[in-house]
Amino acid sequence: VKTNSEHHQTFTTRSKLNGLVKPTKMTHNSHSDWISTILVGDSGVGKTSLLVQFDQGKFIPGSFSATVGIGFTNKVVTVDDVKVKLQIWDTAGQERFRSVTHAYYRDAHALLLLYDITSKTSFDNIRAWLTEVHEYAQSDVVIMLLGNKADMSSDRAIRRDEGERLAREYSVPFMETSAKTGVNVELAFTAVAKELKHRAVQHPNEPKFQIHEYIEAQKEKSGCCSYF
Ligand SMILES: Nc1nc2c(ncn2[C@@H]2O[C@H](COP(=O)(O)OP(=O)(O)OP(=O)(O)O)[C@@H](O)[C@H]2O)c(=O)[nH]1
Repeated sequence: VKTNSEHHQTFTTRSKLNGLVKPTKMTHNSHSDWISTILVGDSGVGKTSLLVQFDQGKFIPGSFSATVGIGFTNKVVTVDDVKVKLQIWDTAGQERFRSVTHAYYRDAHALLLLYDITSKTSFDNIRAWLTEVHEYAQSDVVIMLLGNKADMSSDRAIRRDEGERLAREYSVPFMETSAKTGVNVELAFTAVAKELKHRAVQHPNEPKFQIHEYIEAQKEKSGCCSYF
């Protein structure tokens, strides 16, 4: 799996990314061949930071400015020699933007649901997010649970096994990520891209792609989790 950063195009329209806070109005083109992936979760869990880390390989520390409305970044990920075109939507976590973001759930192929491992509230709210997702998204949407800010181990409020247990309860894959160090960020997006690619081009003789197994194998390979 490799991401194609030479050829990826970025159409980030996010006012947040250049320090301005103003609403952005996007046209959602559901007829394109871009695969729609949405980042959701409470305000401040790190959705924008995760996307910036995946897209640009960097973390912008400093003061937190909440996302207003919704914006997207296009990114081409190459999995098994096939280009998967991910259109990644970054939503505002704040309650007042909820009606804007609901409209985008319907066309989502994948959904990354984030909490912050230092915030019990953000973790407790995952159940409410999942209720919303089940209400507004397609029933076959690929869902992944991410415990972000894994680098902040001294402030940890949620143990890794609590995240794992919640994910098991909802039968969704899980990993801890850090938008700051980059740990597991690429893995999260490439696992989703792989799952979507296998769904789109399933050869009859090919064994079914198992996203859970793939993630566990990759985590072990990278030795990612020993220092969380
Ligand atoms: N240490 C650490 N800080 C992080 C991480 N991810 C995000 N942050 C910080 O947490 C704050 C909130 O991050 P954002 O990416 O803006 O959060 P968001 O989920 O997009 O918030 P909304 O736009 O309001 O929904 C910022 O100050 C980030 O620098 C991480 O993995 N580790």
